[in-house]
Amino acid sequence: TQEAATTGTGKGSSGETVTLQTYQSNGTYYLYDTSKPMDGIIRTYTANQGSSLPGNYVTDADNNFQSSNQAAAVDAHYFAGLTYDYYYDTHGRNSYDNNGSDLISTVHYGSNFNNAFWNGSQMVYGDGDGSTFSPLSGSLDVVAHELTHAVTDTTANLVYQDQPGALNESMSDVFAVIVEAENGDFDWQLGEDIYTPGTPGDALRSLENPELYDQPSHMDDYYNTSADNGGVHTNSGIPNKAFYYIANDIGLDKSGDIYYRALTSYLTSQSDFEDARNALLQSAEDLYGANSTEYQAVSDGYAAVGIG
Ligand SMILES: O=C(NO)[C@]12CC[C@H](CC1)C2
Ligand SMILES: [Ca+2]
Ligand SMILES: [Zn+2]
Repeated sequence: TQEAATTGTGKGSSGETVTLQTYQSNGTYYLYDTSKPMDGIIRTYTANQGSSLPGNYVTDADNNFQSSNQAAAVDAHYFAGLTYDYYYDTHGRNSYDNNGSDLISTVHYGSNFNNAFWNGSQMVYGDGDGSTFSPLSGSLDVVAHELTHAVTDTTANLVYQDQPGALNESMSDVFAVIVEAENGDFDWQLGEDIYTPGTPGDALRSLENPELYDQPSHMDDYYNTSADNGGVHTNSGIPNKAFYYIANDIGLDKSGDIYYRALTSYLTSQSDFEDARNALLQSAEDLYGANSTEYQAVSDGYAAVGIG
């Protein structure tokens, strides 16, 4: 059979045309990227509104993925590549497990499904119902959020419950902000590109002002609940706000290095917010010294949210 790695184009949900790393086999083009240094590949599928995974490869006849029903797949494929690049170029991490495993994404999962998730092996994106969400792969911060769950699961493996769970969520929001900023799209919001398409300017969460979307930003307002695994998507506002203070103090790059070191070298499955403060302080000391402004920024940021 005749086959080769190819470079194509595609139109994502934003309407912009992007360059895609594709693969051609017997005259059909696949969303199958073999261009990364990892021995794995980036491959994107569609569940065709079903729920079996990974589903079918997304293909095209002329290597120009321009049709509207391909937009969600174009976004998932392209944004997965950007997120891979961030972890490899910035931290030398080869895929989510630092072992070059494939990045597998499936779009068009379920019917009007208002969610996205990492299922332990791959990323899965719903189409949204068109009111609460548009197709959920349409936002780089959401793709980076999901892939960071995979990084967390293969490192600290923070239990998805109560404070460790809120920390798990916060780590995904932290790197979502950083990956967007690295790609020239900096903001403190999560999901602004896919949340409530009919309401411009809002988002799912704000790290600058968690209260905007009913999240606390201080330990005094920690939300005790049994819902949502102990409020992991609510209480993440507290470590998120601490990151906002720290990054405003020392910048996103240094913050990203401190957070990556804490996530991969010090945090463990039961780490709580106090443990996160200590892990981040230790990481800042390792990288910049105990008397550094970076160390002080971590201490101040956590103190400002009532921790430490
Ligand atoms: O925070 C999340 N998952 O833990 C979300 C929920 C809606 C967006 C896609 C996945 C963000
Ligand atoms: Ca954002
Ligand atoms: Zn999450």
